[in-house]
Amino acid sequence: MNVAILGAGAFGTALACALGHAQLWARDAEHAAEIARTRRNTRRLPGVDLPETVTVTHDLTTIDAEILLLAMPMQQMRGFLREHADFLAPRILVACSKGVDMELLIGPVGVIEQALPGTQAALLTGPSFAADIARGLPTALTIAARDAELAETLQTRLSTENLRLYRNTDVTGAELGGALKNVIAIAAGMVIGAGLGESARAALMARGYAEMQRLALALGAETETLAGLSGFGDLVLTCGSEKSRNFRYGMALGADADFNAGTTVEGAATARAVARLARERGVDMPITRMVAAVLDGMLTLTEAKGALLARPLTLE
Ligand SMILES: NC(=O)C1=CN([C@@H]2O[C@H](COP(=O)(O)OP(=O)(O)OC[C@H]3O[C@@H](n4cnc5c(N)ncnc54)[C@H](O)[C@@H]3O)[C@@H](O)[C@H]2O)C=CC1
Ligand SMILES: O=C(CO)COP(=O)(O)O
Repeated sequence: MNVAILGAGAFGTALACALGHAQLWARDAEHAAEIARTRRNTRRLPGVDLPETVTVTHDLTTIDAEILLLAMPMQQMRGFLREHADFLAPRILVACSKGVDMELLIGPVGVIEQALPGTQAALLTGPSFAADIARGLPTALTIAARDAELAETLQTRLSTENLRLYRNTDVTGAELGGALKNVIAIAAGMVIGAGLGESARAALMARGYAEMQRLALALGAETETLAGLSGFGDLVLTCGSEKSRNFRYGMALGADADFNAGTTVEGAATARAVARLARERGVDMPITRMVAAVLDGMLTLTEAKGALLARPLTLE
């Protein structure tokens, strides 16, 4: 089965490099032409050459693929699916986004299922920086689909020598792990940026993981999934590295420094969406709530820190 990647950002470009034989679609015609001419995506993934076997296009009608990887920011996905419904619906759609839709309060596979009922949908998620994947460094990811056969088909088709996929049918767990870790990564970045120390970051990661599990359980996910690549694995990567945009964004907020507004920071929208979702479901998620409150200017970082530390002492 042929594969095309829709979305020529950092991650879409990296996946095209890893897969080798693939079509890469960019929504901006000028950007597509630039990548095709230079064989580089300087705007989003500098320093990486595209293999000759990757073709670049801006024209969806030239795409000849049964499997489409959707590699765009989470909040753009609903509109994209609506705009190109006729083209997308008959194919297998693999969401590569991490987040929760701000209006529907569901993850990327849920958004596909709602927009295009009956379409085969899956999620590719887990710990991976685009730059690492593009350079062929060893990476392990989760491919999640409710249909076990589809998960297995995609696992076989999309795994490569250096990109190892594990399959899972717990789509909700995989969606939540990838979305929620970004919120905790912003908080971890704030802690480091504000000089609160690495012990505080470790505490925040562990308590953040506890609230990730609480929400996941309340929404019917399996705790094993949260303990895997898409949850714990990605939490460790994103909270521990300045390569992460979510972590760097948090650091800038913590240090009161500037941050490039054009950067994709999925955890910002997700924090707001999840704070609402948790309230509606009666799930206690104090760190996520504090991140949302700081981002919305309702609390200062110092006030958020004080509120977290002043919570009643409790069992772990
Ligand atoms: N960069 C990374 O290391 C990784 C990113 N991801 C996920 O991949 C998703 C995309 O992130 P990146 O590629 O890094 O972002 P990016 O900021 O590098 O690129 C986003 C791309 O999406 C395109 N886009 C925006 N709105 C669109 C729309 N309405 N229709 C079509 N295309 C649209 C933009 O033109 C841009 O090319 C995010 O959900 C992110 O969490 C997942 C794993 C690793
Ligand atoms: O999802 C990622 C790593 O798995 C990329 O993280 P950032 O979006 O924070 O850069």
